[in-house]
Amino acid sequence: MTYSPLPPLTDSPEWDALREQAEHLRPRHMRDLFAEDPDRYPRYTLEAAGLLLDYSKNRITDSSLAALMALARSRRLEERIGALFKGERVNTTENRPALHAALRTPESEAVTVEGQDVVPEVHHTLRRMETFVGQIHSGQWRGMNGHPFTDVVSIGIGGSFLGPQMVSEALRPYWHDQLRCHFVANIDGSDISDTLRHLDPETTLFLVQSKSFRTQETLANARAAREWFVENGGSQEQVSRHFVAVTSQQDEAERFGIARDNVFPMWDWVGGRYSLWSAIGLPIALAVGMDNFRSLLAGAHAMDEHFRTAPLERNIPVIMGLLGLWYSHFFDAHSHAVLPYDHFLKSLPAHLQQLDMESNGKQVRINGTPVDYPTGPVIWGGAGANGQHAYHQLLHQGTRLVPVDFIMPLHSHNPLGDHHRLLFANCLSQSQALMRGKIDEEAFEEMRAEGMPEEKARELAPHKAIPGNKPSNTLLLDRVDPKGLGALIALYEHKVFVQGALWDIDSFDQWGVELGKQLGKTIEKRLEADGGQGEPREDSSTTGLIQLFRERGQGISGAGK
Ligand SMILES: O=P(O)(O)OC[C@H]1OC(O)[C@H](O)[C@@H](O)[C@@H]1O
Repeated sequence: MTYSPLPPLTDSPEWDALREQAEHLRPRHMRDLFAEDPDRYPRYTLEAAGLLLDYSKNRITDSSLAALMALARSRRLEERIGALFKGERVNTTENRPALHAALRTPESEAVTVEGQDVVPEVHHTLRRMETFVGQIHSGQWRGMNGHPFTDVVSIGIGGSFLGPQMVSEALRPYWHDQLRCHFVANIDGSDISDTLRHLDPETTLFLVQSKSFRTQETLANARAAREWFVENGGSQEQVSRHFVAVTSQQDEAERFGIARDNVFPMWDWVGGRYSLWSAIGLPIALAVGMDNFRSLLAGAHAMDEHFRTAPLERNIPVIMGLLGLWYSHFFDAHSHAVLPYDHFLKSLPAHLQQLDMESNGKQVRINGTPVDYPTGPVIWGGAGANGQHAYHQLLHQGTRLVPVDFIMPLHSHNPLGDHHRLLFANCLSQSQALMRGKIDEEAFEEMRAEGMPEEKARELAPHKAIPGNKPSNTLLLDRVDPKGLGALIALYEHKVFVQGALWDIDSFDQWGVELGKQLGKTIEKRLEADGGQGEPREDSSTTGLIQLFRERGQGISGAGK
């Protein structure tokens, strides 16, 4: 990309202006901001691609937002967004574009990378997926002994697992009647053993999902699956009916024994954590059908268009990205919670964890110099209302500021009695409680009204007081359907991009995960029964633990005690 270095982030008039804004806002309570401005909700609400963002419960005013926008412009954010969509090499360390948006671009449009339009090959692959999914669903493609498939086991890890697993789970109400989807990721043998235990090899289809086709966990699990298949009556010839791969390394997949025609492509311009829109989404398409998979893409494309064209002030990913930076730099927030109030979205936080933390967990700028500011936050979360009875305590009364995203559909797929109204009330009451809190005096008065003696009420009031002034976004969608979900995931992808652009880091590489893999190879050898030959090269802790495992643990030969 024609990358021209950005000036230092924290040494600029725009940064000084933000610091001033933060000093002004820090002592102010959101209760007062709401009291002063009855239009705060409509003023700080945006709608796009079927999603509504209410960001009024944030510690912001028009002037702090204007200062954030000025910062975004000084970081040439609009130019960076343009570069992403134009297919420039925004992944500078790997010298590649990041073209996940091209995966959801309609066939009538073009995304040209160095003279070549990538959209036709994307749609060619979608059509191949469509044919394959149709053959599996109709029973035209059958397993050994002519039985139609009843189960699909997707084997992959990281981006080749989290996205497809989360989306399949989120779209549970759309699942094909006769097909169940399972996911195996962990190298822990319990994962695949537990999955296969309940399956019949005659009716089980395996998808081996790996962009690199080099990932230890995936290859070990794929080998275990093949062994199980063969040990349970499958022949080598039948492997070609039961094993399909998605990878950018077609030859490697063939070497593994997967028929060439059963290999779906992936491209090096798609990062693993952005790949659920590609053939890596095959488990999703098998679970919910190709029409729904295309709706997922359409929802994401609608968000792409919003992100690409909306002015920064009306741009949902831009606003969410800037708010994250605001809290992490000026309010000392170290983490960010994602709380979907929808049972089927319970794995969304895990997907966003990889998306955000692998993208923006970086310590040097694009030019290789160290950052002198915090970058990506710790992302965590879980399904509401469950968390209310667990970790919300820390959100309300802990000493750390944790900005929250509440995500809530207006309609449930299971409108049981008044469950959905209760769920919605829970969601709103949490964001309201975080915002307004309960001052000492209120806690005291409440206890007095319940008849508690004054002295006891005074004693307990500080324990019951809740400071409030805790920021949150509320994201609403009509229901968790393919289109809305596509838009929601794409929104977070773009939010991560915005923050990476502001911090001037490469959000598309992940060198940090490599060291453990390198060291793992040596350690794994040393854990073998005869692996301790020669001088130990490790630190005493690692050597001691290796020794202990060799003496007391169960090695690869299963010879442990
Ligand atoms: O799809 P694969 O090549 O098997 O990679 C699977 C995963 O492996 C990693 O170590 C990367 O950190 C992830 O970004 C990637 O998604």
